[in-house]
Amino acid sequence: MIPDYLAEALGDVASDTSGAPADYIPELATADPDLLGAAFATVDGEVYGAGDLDVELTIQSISKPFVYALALADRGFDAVLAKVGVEPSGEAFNEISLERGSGRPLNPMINAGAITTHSLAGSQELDAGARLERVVAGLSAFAGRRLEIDDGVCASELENAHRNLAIAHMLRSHGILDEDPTAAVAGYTRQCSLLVTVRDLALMAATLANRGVNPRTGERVVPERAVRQVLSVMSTCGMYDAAGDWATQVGIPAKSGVAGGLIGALPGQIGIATYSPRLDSHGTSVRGVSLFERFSSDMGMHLMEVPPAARSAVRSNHVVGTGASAIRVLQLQGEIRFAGAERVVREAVSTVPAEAGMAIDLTMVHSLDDVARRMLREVARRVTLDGHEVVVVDPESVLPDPGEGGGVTVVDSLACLGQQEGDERRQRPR
Ligand SMILES: NC(=O)CC[C@H](N)C(=O)O
Repeated sequence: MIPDYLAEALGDVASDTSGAPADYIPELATADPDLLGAAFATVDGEVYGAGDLDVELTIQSISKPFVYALALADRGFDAVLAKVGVEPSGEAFNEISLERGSGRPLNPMINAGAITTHSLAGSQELDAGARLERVVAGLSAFAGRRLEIDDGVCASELENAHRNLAIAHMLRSHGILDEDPTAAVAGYTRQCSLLVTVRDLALMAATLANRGVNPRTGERVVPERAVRQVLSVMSTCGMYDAAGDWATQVGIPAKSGVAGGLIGALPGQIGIATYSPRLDSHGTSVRGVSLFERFSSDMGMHLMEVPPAARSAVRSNHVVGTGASAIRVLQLQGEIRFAGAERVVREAVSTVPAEAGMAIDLTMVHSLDDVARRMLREVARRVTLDGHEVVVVDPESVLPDPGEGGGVTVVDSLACLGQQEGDERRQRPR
């Protein structure tokens, strides 16, 4: 079903031959311009694809968000932010521009920032060779297989790297780089020359969507906090001077590369990758952009368009039993975050139960985030303070220690409540 959909989408864009492969890196101009592929990788590691899935292309700028993640993981946020900002530049990827005063590159997605983040990968003592190995090993962990450098593309770019060298020399003059600019550009160019397939790219994106854990290998590649930073920067700066258009039309954090690759990471859902070498004036794959626009609208993937989280949190609010043994049961469901928990607070606290007891049934809740946990504990505390008995039905322990030490009973199932009078509720030590 999904591969059929992907094949159909590829068929629809195949006739668009506008744009041209990058030629400022001569070797890239030799790519077959008709290559076309697309893949989805889910956060549990399933990969669906169609078209040219296993053709290798150089990763180019798609390496930037991943190396930024490695630098954050290896050096910490302060050290990285001191040298590279997070503001969209609204300029081309290879613009020779640095922040006025500090000399910091505006963000890690433009070349100035990416040359700098390359220099920040690994620990500070590493020499250029060991640092490159850290980058190759790190990107390989994102992909779930060992990636190799395309020496031909790398040499071809290095012979023509005047612009990146100019950028690196400027970085050196501002003290942002504290090494030989030529070595930094050489390392960065090798990083850009790593060979990947559309399948690899989808899995790399899925690792970001999966909070930094590769869904296939199970390896935690970078900490969650780094992933949040990377996805934020991708969504504001990933598409350079087309970032605004992309954010409104597609709404998926993304990154393009001049070899024709394009990735998007939809947090918690999937990684998407496409490949088609003809580029538009921003250096982004023409058919890749069309495919992402289509995926986003066909599958409701725009991040600013999400279903209401609160409405479904309370599945039912009803009374079981009669008279003195009547209990109000709040049956909750799904994944509860702030807005859902707020709905629960309103149902539980503002409609103070007339019944002596209240049960909060979490049987159908599969996750509570931190704030939702705190809010539910507060609900239990207040209802207890109001003189009601509170029972939490929580077979999967989604809400550890709901009474924070006292006053709340935890049971495994609602059926246990029936035996309340006999006082045989199963209490589990928590
Ligand atoms: N946008 C890109 O993919 C650019 C990467 C390329 N290696 C460069 O530095 O020019």
